[in-house]
Amino acid sequence: MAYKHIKVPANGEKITVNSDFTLSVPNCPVIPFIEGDGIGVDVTPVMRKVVDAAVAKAYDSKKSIAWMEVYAGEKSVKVYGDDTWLPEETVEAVREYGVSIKGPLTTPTSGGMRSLNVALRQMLDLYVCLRPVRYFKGVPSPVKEPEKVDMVIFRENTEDIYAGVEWEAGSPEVKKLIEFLQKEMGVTKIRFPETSAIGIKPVSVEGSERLIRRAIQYAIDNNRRSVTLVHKGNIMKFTEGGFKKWGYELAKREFGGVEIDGGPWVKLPNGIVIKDVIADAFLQQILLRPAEYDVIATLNLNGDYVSDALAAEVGGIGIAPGANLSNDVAMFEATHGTAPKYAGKDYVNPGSIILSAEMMLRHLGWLEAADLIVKGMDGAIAAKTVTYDFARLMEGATEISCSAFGQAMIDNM
Ligand SMILES: NC(=O)C1=CN([C@@H]2O[C@H](COP(=O)(O)OP(=O)(O)OC[C@H]3O[C@@H](n4cnc5c(N)ncnc54)[C@H](OP(=O)(O)O)[C@@H]3O)[C@@H](O)[C@H]2O)C=CC1
Ligand SMILES: O=C(O)CCC(=O)C(=O)O
Ligand SMILES: [Mg+2]
Repeated sequence: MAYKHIKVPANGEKITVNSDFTLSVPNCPVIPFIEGDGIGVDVTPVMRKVVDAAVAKAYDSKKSIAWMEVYAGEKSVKVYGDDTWLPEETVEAVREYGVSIKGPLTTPTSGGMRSLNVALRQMLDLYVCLRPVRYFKGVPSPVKEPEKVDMVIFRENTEDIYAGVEWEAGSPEVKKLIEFLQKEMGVTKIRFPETSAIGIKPVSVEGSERLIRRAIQYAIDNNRRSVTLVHKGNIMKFTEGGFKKWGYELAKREFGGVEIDGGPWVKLPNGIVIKDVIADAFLQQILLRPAEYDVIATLNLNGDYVSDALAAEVGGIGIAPGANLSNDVAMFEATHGTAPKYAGKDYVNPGSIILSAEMMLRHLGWLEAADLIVKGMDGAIAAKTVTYDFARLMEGATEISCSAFGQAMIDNM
């Protein structure tokens, strides 16, 4: 496809996805990146520098990444004009090149504009939001034993109330819908029908199963101990309750699980336990008994809350990485947002997008470069040369800038 504003690097080659979804990765793959709004201008260039250094060192400069900038958010409006927040060619390039990385994008809380982050996940059907949460030695934490937190979150990424099916209070549409619910569906429980906004929560068998299947497969492939289905099925019987029910059924049907003591918990032939917990109880248990949880499979909204809460236990969202995955497209992404008050100040922690890039390197099979990034992070933290978020919680730390932290990582590779 001929692009209008995207410049394809001449030195790079495309990654190909094989029929079994494995990747053929050339020595100089083209990787599209979205810089991101707010602190995207700070963290994304630092991420590129750190990744380039790790790749050059790991492979003696025989491999490199051909970065290709694609646009979304405020920068896209500048480049494309016409109020173009998410150009079609960005979505196309992310699809075509298979593996990409993005900084955070702003979503105004009110007003008509919906999240570009959510839009990208939905348009590309990136149905898994994968967010591993683990402790780096020396990172300041508000809990006593942060090393006990070692969880991998599989958050459903395309359904739930994030589908954006909702109507504003007072609109003719909401009036019509409420009338339909009352007259045709016998609904009597809308407390204030005249002034209610209404949101719809679609949760499907297919959507739940494909997410839970990936979580269970991950647990098997990575020798994990358990998969916990986190839901609020006691209140939302058919949506969140469905997620739980379909999860157990899938574990039995596709993975040979058998019920433990009459269920509902299930054990797989290799000993992995499939269990469930109600979301509010989960949020207190991850503080009190984090070692009991391992791989987590959950719906979209729960997963959003849970990922920030767990990130805080191991040092905050400044270092929490993530990936959005379909079967053939992978878009890596920082967990935090645009933190506008810090934008352009070379101040925040670039760790989240750098560790997202570390996941990306593993996805490419470039394990040596990924290991160097972890080594660099470990070294910079051990030397207590850290950004403000860690420095304010660490005794004897030297506070350094976003770019200096990237350099400290490189120096420690
Ligand atoms: N995937 C995405 O692109 C996401 C986008 N967003 C969007 O971002 C915007 C701002 O959202 P908001 O709710 O303020 O959440 P943010 O994650 O942007 O910021 C909340 C707080 O988290 C801390 N923080 C965030 N990033 C870093 C970092 N790199 N290093 C250190 N600390 C960090 C800061 O804490 P402190 O004040 O204590 O220093 C910051 O004030 C919204 O428009 C939202 O929709 C939000 C989440 C994800
Ligand atoms: O898209 C947004 O603005 C927020 C998304 C978010 O919080 C997340 O994906 O963790
Ligand atoms: Mg979030």
